[in-house]
Amino acid sequence: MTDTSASPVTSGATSDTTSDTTSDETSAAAPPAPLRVAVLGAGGRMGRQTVAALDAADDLRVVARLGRGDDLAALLAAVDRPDVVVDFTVPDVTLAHVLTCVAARVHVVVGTTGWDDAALDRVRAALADAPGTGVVVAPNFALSAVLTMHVAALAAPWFESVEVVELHHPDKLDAPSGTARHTAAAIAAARAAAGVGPSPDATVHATDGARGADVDGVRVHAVRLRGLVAHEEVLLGNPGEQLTIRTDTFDRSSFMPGVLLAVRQVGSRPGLTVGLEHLLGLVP
Ligand SMILES: NC(=O)c1ccc[n+]([C@@H]2O[C@H](COP(=O)([O-])OP(=O)(O)OC[C@H]3O[C@@H](n4cnc5c(N)ncnc54)[C@H](O)[C@@H]3O)[C@@H](O)[C@H]2O)c1
Ligand SMILES: O=C(O)C1=N[C@H](C(=O)O)CCC1
Repeated sequence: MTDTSASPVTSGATSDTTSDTTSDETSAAAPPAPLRVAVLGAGGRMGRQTVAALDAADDLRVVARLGRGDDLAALLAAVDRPDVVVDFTVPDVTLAHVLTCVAARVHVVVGTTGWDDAALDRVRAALADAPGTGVVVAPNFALSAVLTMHVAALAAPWFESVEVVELHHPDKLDAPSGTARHTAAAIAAARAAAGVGPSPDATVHATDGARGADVDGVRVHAVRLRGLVAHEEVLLGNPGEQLTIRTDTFDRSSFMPGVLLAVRQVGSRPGLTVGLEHLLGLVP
């Protein structure tokens, strides 16, 4: 895995290199037991990468790798059940996985996309009966993507027009991407808070889909192209000027520091957290 030791994303690691204990005290103290982690969708593109990243971390241990047809409820009922479940599966099943984990009071980190407000509300309702349990749903774990969304929300009230273009590999099941939905929602919230109206658009004749999807009043365009991994552009326009904010994931290793950060933090974040920006301290 890429060495990310200088990255703020990894600063939540449980090892404390700034401790002032003496070397004798350090050698006498037993290291904390590794967090026990189960990965759902372990055979998929993200699941394989996640298992490898967890295996490479001293403070985390993969205790189960589950795929389609494996019994999650049975795993969570076992005495040696995991502390944290990570879900990188498919949009149709991820809500059921999270509800199963919450019912068993096991923390969950979700990277699977396709979430809507109704599904998130069901998780919140389940969590009300499971105090102390944490669920982190992050549409994108890559630092460049999280910062793209954050900067887009900062910039959005200052421009007349804003549209989002997301570009992904053609094996992706959902469109628009979870990242694009989250970006559009953040842009819409920032513009509404600033009293900025919709982007101007005189279109009265359009072929279906030509103007993209309407996500919270923001136009979102989805490209699927062999060779791509995950990319997004936010285009912001004013008379005579344009700001383009772009994130490119060339390799799925880019998601791993964020995944490990969420695995380490989810147990100390009871309730539902949507977006890695909260774990990075970018927003409260
Ligand atoms: N949050 C992020 O940063 C991020 C990054 C990349 C991908 N994703 C999302 O993660 C998800 C997975 O992406 P991928 O590229 O790894 O897909 P993939 O198709 O390679 O992997 C999905 C895996 O889930 C398994 N699966 C399907 N149904 C299952 C079930 N009921 N129980 C257990 N496993 C099951 C499949 O067999 C497969 O191995 C997608 O929703 C994608 O959008 C999120
Ligand atoms: O490869 C995918 O699928 C990705 N999905 C996420 C999304 O929908 O935003 C994140 C980027 C990769």
